[in-house]
Amino acid sequence: MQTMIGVIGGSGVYEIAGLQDAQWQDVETPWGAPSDQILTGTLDGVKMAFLPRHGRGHVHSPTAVPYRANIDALKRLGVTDVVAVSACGSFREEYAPGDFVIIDQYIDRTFARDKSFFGTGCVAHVALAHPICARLAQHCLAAAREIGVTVHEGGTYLTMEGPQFSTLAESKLYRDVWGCDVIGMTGMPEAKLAREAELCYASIAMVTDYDSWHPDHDAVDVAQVIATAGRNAENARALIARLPALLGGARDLCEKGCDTALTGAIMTAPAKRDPDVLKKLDAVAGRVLKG
Ligand SMILES: CSC[C@H]1O[C@H](OP(=O)(O)O)[C@H](O)[C@@H]1O
Ligand SMILES: Nc1ncnc2[nH]cnc12
Repeated sequence: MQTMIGVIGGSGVYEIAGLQDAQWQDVETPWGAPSDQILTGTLDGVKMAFLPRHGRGHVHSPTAVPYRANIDALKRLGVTDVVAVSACGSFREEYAPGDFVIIDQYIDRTFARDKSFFGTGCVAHVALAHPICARLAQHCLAAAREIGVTVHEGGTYLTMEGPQFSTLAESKLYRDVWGCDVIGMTGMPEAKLAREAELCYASIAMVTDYDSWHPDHDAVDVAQVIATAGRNAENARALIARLPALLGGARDLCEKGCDTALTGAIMTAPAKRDPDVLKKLDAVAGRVLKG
């Protein structure tokens, strides 16, 4: 099986450089258009696809990002491993602005997004106890260490709906009661959808601020986030450039089971499945639906 790395760039990361045969291309999906064209090419002999989550020029709000189309489009292009890059606020003193956090867990507080490819006509339930691919996360950690950025292994990412930042009471709840480490607005449902699409998924959260809880820091504002995200973007691009060499061009099925997440997950009896729904699932669930 050939590795193809898909990178989803967050706030501040709208392009990557250095791809051979680089080409921005339109990808159509049954879930609508992705956030933008997708930049494809090759780096160190490994195929890559880059998609800016909010679109070039940051046109989609966290709620309006077409998460299903984005994941479907990457799957359709042949991506095997998705590395998501996200700006985030920090709930921990030692996770300082400029630091990277390799996420391992999520709490999903979003409520206004389509969160599944499945539903009436084809119902499926995938496992999500470990939403991050631990194998891919280890490669991201190694890449971060190679470029010398301060990186923290593991962290729980609270996904809020936004677009407003949190109140002080919310910030304290997530930090002091729920024990979250970082906060952002996009990690979910992206990670859920990647699992449904049988894609390995890892997330690099780049700290831009201390959200609202920190007594020694002003409440977060967007100018501060943008300024720090811009500085983090250079490190993100350097990290991404290390990934092809670390992952390699050929790969076996993921030992963590990401590539086979849909095995046994579809509940709807074959005779009761809606052909129109199945058609939309051609890329995401083609492996199990082809029979
Ligand atoms: C620009 S401030 C808030 C915005 O930044 C983060 O986006 P992303 O995760 O795509 O880097 C955060 O989640 C919000 O969407
Ligand atoms: N404090 C914060 N809350 C939510 N999303 C963010 N993105 C960057 N900083 C954030």
